[in-house]
Amino acid sequence: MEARHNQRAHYRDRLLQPRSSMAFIKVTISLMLLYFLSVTLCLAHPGFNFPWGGNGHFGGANYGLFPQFYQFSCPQVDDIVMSVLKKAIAKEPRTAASLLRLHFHDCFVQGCDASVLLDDGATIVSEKNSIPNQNSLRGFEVIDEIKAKLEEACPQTVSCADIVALAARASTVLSGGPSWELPLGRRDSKTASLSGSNNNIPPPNSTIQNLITSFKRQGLDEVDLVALSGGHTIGVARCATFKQRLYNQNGNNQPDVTLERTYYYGLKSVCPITGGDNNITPLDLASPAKFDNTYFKLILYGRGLLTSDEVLLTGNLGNTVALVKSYALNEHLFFEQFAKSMIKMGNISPLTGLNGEVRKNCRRLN
Ligand code: HEM
Ligand SMILES: [Ca+2]
Ligand SMILES: [Ca+2]
Repeated sequence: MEARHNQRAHYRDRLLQPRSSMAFIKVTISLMLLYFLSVTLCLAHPGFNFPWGGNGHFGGANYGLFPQFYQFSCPQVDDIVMSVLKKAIAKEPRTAASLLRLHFHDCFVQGCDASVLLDDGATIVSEKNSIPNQNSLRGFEVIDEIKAKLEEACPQTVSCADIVALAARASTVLSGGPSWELPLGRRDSKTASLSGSNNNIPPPNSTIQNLITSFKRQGLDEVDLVALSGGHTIGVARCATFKQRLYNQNGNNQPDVTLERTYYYGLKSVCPITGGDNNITPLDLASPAKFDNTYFKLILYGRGLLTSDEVLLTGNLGNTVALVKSYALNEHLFFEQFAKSMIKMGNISPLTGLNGEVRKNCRRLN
């Protein structure tokens, strides 16, 4: 900027001297070009939405998202997210798990666009009523609280989709897991997809083939599948989501033979054959509130809770077995890959530029 001002002063001095009209035109055109250049550069500061819209070219593989997006427009964004979550998670540790899962359920339906947060409305059929989400997905009130604080600090600036991504990272960190540089700049959808939610989020009794196919549809590979399944190192599941493993895994009224025996008896005491469908038990029995690699160690012992956890080891397809073993042995490797795969999942079809909007209230359209 300094150099540009000096240059401008130089041109101004020259303009004051008598010149031929040709030279005058040349100088005028140069000045116009300079002016255009400085305006363009200023507009291109992070935090502004580029008026030329679409999936920008910044960051290449990041589809137009970049970590410094709010550097000037809302520098406190991460502090606000962290301070709300610190309190919420101290009060109820499960909140971290619920928010991590919320990001997954958002990104797998129309991309990471906060579609999952929309309530039923005139043009909206909420994803909250889908089979995977109903009576299951949580954390909406905490997102509302973060959004309210952000609207006070930086009105209509931080999208709900970015809040969900930031909350997922903060939840991981506050539970003892890895951190990562998070690309930002997602905008919020004006639509939701109940059918997308029912079809794209794999059910807990999925085969390994189902899991691989469903992740592949989102541009995620087997490495991402295994690493991201490690999200089950925190949080809980309802009996309804794994009960068939206890009483009728293959339609022959027999339990799943891959379940380790004492674990199996323990689960039966939580989940009786009739009723108790909403009773809950940890996905990682050893450390349900700590983000670590015990999830993978437990799978090796036949103590993975969901069929979808178990088949990463016993499904016998691709290299998921080797990955489970390596993450069980090496927590550092798991943390590193989890961070990479979270960035990849967070980049699923974001709305950028002039697409979508920045909602004022995450539950409804502006
Ligand atoms: C691989 C396919 C996946 C399947 C089949 C699956 C399935 C499930 C199910 C059935 C539950 C329990 C829901 C309930 O009881 O109502 C659950 C909970 C959870 N899932 Fe997954 N999940 C998968 C992948 C992921 C991914 C990729 C993440 C995040 C990176 C994740 C994070 C979580 C967390 C943290 C919880 C606990 C939530 C809480 O306690 O509120 N899951 N998952
Ligand atoms: Ca979505
Ligand atoms: Ca754990």
